[in-house]
Amino acid sequence: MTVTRGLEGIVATTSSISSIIDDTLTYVGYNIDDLAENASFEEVIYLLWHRKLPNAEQLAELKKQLAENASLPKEVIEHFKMYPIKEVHPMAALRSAVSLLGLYDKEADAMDPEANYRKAIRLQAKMPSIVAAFARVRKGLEPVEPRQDLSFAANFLYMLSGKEPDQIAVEAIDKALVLHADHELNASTFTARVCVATLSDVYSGITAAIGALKGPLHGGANEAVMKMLTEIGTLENVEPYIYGKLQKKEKIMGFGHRVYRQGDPRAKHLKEMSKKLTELTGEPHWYDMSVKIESIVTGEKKLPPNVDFYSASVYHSLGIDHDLMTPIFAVSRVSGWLAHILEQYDNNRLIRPRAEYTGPVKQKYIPIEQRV
Ligand SMILES: CC(=O)SCCNC(=O)CCNC(=O)[C@H](O)C(C)(C)COP(=O)(O)OP(=O)(O)OC[C@H]1O[C@@H](n2cnc3c(N)ncnc32)[C@H](O)[C@@H]1OP(=O)(O)O
Ligand SMILES: O=C([O-])CC(=O)C(=O)O
Repeated sequence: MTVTRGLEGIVATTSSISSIIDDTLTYVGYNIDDLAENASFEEVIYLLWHRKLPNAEQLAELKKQLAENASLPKEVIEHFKMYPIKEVHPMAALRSAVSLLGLYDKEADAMDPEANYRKAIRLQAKMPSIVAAFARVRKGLEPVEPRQDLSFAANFLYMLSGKEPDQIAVEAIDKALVLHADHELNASTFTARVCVATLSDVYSGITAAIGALKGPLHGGANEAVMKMLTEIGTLENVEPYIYGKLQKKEKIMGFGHRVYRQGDPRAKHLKEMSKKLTELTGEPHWYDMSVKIESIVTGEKKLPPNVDFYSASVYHSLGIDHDLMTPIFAVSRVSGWLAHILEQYDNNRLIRPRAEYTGPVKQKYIPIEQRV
């Protein structure tokens, strides 16, 4: 048996959703740079689910469906109130809430494509409502009901703060959602596909994917980057801190990637946004510190920043609680997970690799009274 640790370079499926070829990322053949500059997140959802950009009527219909499905069952809010809420990470709350949503969906176990598409709409619509409601309930505030007249990005910010957000914030969140929507067979997407390839249901697939995204080697890295920036604190402290970590062979969060070699094409968009937003908030040091970290890590380790590095200072500048950064990633990535789940159902085969056994062999059973 040949073992490929971490399945590096293994091609485990075909997919027509997104591709990474020679460090270029495309969604259904559209370059991410083009989409980041021009597309709204709702257009991207449609693109990932239908493999074509929507016309005006199709887009309006999708927006309507998302708006109409954004409210949460009251049981989900009541459930939050039963948690030891101050100690619960929002990713754990999101994972539990999505699982709970499945209990209140009469179609949860229906497997026909139409029912699965309806569940995709419901899940996509409710993810931002869950994140926003949890963020408010843990502060002792009542959740804010979604509005039907706002875009997906604006509605999310509105549900978080209870105030209509300004245009700059809406544009920034919308672009961040576009940039995070899908990424080929990353760990959380693979997790979702493995789960539903047993013909388990959509809620199980998304719950599993949220669990995989939560880890700091994957989506959890954005929060870890902000923790690092906060610990560093000043521009002068960047050098001793980063060189110290490198000497101890510790990883610098937000750098490196399993697939990209020259760099993550999403990072430059987030870098530009970080510069603009940190200047606007009068806190340019977050951007300046990030740039200095980038120059040291690329110089010393030849590791470019990934999508999580500059997204940290972007979300911070928008006033977002640091532990909500990964949940926002999930609000976007659920669009990709759902596209992959539907694609998996469409042409399913159980995913079941092998392991090379390295444990003891030919052992003889010893009765318990004779064991030491
Ligand atoms: C949305 C996303 O998921 S993007 C990724 C988000 N994750 C992070 O930012 C966490 C930090 N980065 C990492 O841990 C890794 O680069 C990963 C997880 C992204 C990719 O991991 P892998 O492809 O398995 O690479 P692996 O962890 O084996 O690293 C290869 C080498 O580069 C080094 N390296 C990789 N990333 C980093 C880093 N961020 N800082 C310092 N060194 C690093 C490793 O120490 C290792 O060195 P060695 O060969 O001397 O032991
Ligand atoms: O593809 C990966 O391994 C991780 C990543 O960048 C993503 O999921 O966006």
